[in-house]
Amino acid sequence: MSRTPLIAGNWKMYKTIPEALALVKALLPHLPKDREVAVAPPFTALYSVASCIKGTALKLAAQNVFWEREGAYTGEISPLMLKDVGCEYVIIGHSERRQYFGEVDKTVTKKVNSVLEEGLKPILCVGERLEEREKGETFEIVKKQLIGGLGNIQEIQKIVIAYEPVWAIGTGKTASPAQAQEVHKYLRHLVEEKWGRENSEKIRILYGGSVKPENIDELMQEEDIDGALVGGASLKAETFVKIMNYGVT
Ligand SMILES: O=C(CO)COP(=O)(O)O
Repeated sequence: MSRTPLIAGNWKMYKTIPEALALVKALLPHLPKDREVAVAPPFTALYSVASCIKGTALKLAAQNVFWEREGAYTGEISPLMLKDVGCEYVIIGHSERRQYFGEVDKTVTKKVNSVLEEGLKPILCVGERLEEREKGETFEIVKKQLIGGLGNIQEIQKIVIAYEPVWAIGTGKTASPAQAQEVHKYLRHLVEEKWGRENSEKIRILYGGSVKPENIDELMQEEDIDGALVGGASLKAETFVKIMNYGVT
């Protein structure tokens, strides 16, 4: 079963508009052909980046969303607005949102559903904290986040899963390819149990957590790793170009 790899850059709370434009312009000449590449700029740069990448293969993602379509929700951004600005993907349930902004599986489900209703594709993040891994709870935690976050959705084929062990985010500590593969395989098995074999073979599971040009090749060799969600190394064209062209450059 071949799954088109997806390499996505999560810029987090970095980049002014001129900086965002400079970065995407530097990426565009180097886009690989046989894989998908997406960037998730901050909300303030979405429109400018969307205009700049129009007609190219580079995809646009958002880093968060609210679940209502419109209404009196001061400070929030809806799936309708993300679609309007040109997003295809939306990152949901990132560990930083869980840690600092009270994101829980219940709100993740609402976001996943409303994003699907708008025709956008959720990138659902799951991952255990260090103390949870040390207590041997990794599988239990990711199961709770995956099944709890997806609820009873029908459109499983539109979902991308990102396994991001919290202890590997921004720390320079990457999960070893074997550690990541073990969890990815388990996540695929959970999808098979609930949504069937065919869906489990098609669903893409990205790895995130200190992905760099130096470790992307070995991570991508694992059977159940279908791409990467890249933080720090997606902020510089030089490193992100190398990552998206893994195995080539
Ligand atoms: O959180 C991440 C991507 O969503 C990973 O961040 P780093 O690549 O900086 O560890």
